[in-house]
Amino acid sequence: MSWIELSIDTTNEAVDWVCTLLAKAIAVEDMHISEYQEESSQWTFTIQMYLPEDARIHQRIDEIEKILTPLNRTGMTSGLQTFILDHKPVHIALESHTASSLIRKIGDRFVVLSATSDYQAHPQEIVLRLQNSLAFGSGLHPATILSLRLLERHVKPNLDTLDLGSGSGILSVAMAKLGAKVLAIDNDPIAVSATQDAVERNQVTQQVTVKEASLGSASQLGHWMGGDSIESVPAIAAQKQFDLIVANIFARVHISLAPEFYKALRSTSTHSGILITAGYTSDRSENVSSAMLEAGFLECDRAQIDEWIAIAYRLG
Ligand SMILES: C[S@@+](CC[C@H](N)C(=O)[O-])C[C@H]1O[C@@H](n2cnc3c(N)ncnc32)[C@H](O)[C@@H]1O
Repeated sequence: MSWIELSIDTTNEAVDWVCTLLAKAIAVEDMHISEYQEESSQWTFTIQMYLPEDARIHQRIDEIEKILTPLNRTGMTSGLQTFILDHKPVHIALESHTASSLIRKIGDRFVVLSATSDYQAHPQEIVLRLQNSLAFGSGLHPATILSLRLLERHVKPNLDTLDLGSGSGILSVAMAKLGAKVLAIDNDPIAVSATQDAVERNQVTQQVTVKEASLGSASQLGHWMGGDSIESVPAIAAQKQFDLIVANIFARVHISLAPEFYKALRSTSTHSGILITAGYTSDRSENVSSAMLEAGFLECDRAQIDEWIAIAYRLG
């Protein structure tokens, strides 16, 4: 049987979006991501997808094209290229990033590694080992990097924390390795299994509980990329349950959840309840901040990379 290879180029910033969107149409074992070798190129990654040339091939290519069109229109990917192959290449696996993409240092202490990379960590470093998956959170996106930077500053041992929208599990593992207890929730089953894998791989199962769920009214929002694949998930109705919440999620979700975030957090004599918000650009920060101030929060920290921003608030 012949195989079809579909290929697109994309950027550091967009690669997580592209993989998350493609999860609707393709299995992880049928994709291959490699890092671009030419430094002058506007693209950082090439994503190749392999499909058998069977009766459904045209329908599947149309579906993938439809998924990628908005990203292509906004300049986040190249156009889709199609090649016909005699056989499926044997090397394909998301795991085969080139050496330079295997080690990402973030903040002062975090080092993000792929499942198989060999790295001798310094005693002060905190290793986060992730299997590549189709869940968002490889550690390449600025919103994830900003979340990690703020977590490094605010997570203390033994805090009770919530990771809302855990994706790959990267932030949950980071909080656990900083000594916190974590409830990791996501409404996408692909993300839930990626988080569970990350928690086991990093040996933090004692500290992290993973659930297909959401916080309060966000349990009714459906899949963040649209479509009807998720209707609703169980809601966590938290009352003064957490010392810290992190959510790398769209601005509109932060805005609608502001009062529920406030209710879910608690302050103690030694720690003021903290909410870390990320997943939006600075043009939305005023809207997010007004909703948070109205709910009773006070801003206590922020970090920015280009137009991406993350803001930490504490209970007022
Ligand atoms: C931008 S990703 C963040 C992933 C990871 N925490 C990181 O920082 O890289 C957002 C995640 O939130 C999840 N999500 C979106 N809307 C949600 C909702 N209403 N309830 C629960 N999870 C949601 C998505 O499935 C996705 O895994």
